[in-house]
Amino acid sequence: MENYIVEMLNITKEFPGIIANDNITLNLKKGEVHALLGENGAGKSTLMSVLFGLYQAEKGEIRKNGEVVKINNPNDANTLGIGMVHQHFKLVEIFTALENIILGVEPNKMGFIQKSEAREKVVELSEKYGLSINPDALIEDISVGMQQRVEILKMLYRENEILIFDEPTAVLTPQEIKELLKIMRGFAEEGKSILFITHKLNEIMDVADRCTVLRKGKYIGTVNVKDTNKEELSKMMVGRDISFSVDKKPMKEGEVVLSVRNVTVPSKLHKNNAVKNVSFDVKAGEIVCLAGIDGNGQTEFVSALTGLEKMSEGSIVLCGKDITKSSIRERSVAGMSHIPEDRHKHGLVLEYSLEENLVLQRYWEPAFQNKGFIKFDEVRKYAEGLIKRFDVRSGQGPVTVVRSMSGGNQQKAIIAREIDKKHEILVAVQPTRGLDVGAIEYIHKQLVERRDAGKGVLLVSLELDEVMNVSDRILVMYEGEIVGELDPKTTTVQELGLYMSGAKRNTVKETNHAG
Ligand SMILES: Nc1ncnc2c1ncn2[C@@H]1O[C@H](COP(=O)(O)OP(=O)(O)OP(=O)(O)O)[C@@H](O)[C@H]1O
Repeated sequence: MENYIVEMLNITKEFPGIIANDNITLNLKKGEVHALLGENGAGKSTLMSVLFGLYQAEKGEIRKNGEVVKINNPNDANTLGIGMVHQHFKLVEIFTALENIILGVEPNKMGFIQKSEAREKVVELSEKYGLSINPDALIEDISVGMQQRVEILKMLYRENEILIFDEPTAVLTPQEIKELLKIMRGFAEEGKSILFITHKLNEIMDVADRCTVLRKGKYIGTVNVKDTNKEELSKMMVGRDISFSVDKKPMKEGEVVLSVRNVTVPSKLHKNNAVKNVSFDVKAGEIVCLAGIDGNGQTEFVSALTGLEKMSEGSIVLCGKDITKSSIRERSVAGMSHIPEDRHKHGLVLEYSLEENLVLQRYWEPAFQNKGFIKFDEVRKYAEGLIKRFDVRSGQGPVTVVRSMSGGNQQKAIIAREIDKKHEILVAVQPTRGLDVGAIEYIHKQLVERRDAGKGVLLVSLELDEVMNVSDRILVMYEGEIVGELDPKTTTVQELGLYMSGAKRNTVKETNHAG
């Protein structure tokens, strides 16, 4: 019989209206990387939260090295050597990296000497595992990748040997992802045991030994990664074949819908401009992709475009109307839909219900209100329609509080709302981040469908596959400038990479600068 370091046996966990984990069994071997795969809302985070003591299962038991254990809270988990890096980090923003790492470990007030010992240990760990950080930097000042390293060091500092990573790569750049996967492999080779949630099948094929698949709260199976492939995994996950390519008819270009001229946006982080003199057009019926490595001005550009931030120079015209100085709502009414990068900050009101979120920018329309009174029946009917069409899964349907929904389903709700609202240009920023392959396939179809319906689509994406498969034209942003215009039909991923890293440039075609 196989010896497992952790056994989760027949775990059942319910939330109001939904069985998030329905009799799930998962066994973890010592020294393996064990991937956990499943559609959005399949129950992966819930299962890991049960192991980490954040939730108590109604049924089932957990064993560590064959012995039944009770994990009532994260402290219990920690005592058993179980650590977790969460989807949304749990760091104290105004503390330094070092303070966050040692927080809670030393119950007594720490003296100077202990603190310097702690620092030494942290520096040692960070060197040993290639997790470079600045121990004295405040969390609020460091990049997401660095924050994640702090979370990992926190687990190592506590000498955890069972490490749970909940979608760690969703927030990283391709380079950071490569490094993280290498580090995870290193942990496993040292005898640590890793549980790894991801939607990216390539990452599973690269790094995992085994993979357990969940679907709608149920256990589907566990496979050896070397005996399987991406197609089989995705079929296990969604119960049907998935197409990895995007079907597109030839483009039918129309009039210019969005015209951006000489836009410059100051940076909040440094004295230089984050966006420098950017000009381009998007026509009806085309998908233009703004590609680039994270942090090259895309976020600031989108903020200026959608009215979240002010630009210092330049102009924006939407369907012939100058919206340079318009408010967010005026832009929305003028025909701009926006799927934002940060869904918690700008996409949703987490304390509101799903149906309220679905009519957020249109509750004043006659369809939903009469003389100032909301027509609740109409809102409900409308929300139910969208939920069905976009397959948004939640515990209690339209009245579910959005905060309780899984990350992927929150994203689907925003997409449903923005696509269904009247628009001429759809600005989609990382629209598939955190989504499962089935949902990605669906979203890509929706973007193409918008284009075929004669709308303009501006896609901002860090995913090279998405950039290459979905767009009709690629603009590469590097250090705040557009350094290249590429045709995805005639370019390669390698070439795109050269532009993204600043090693190559071309002159953007004149027509794009015409007024
Ligand atoms: N605290 C909670 N209260 C109510 N329902 C919840 C809560 N946490 C999760 N759920 C529900 O349980 C189900 C499983 O959610 P979970 O977050 O485990 O899914 P997941 O597989 O991690 O999804 P994703 O890939 O989208 O992150 C979802 O339908 C979710 O809405």
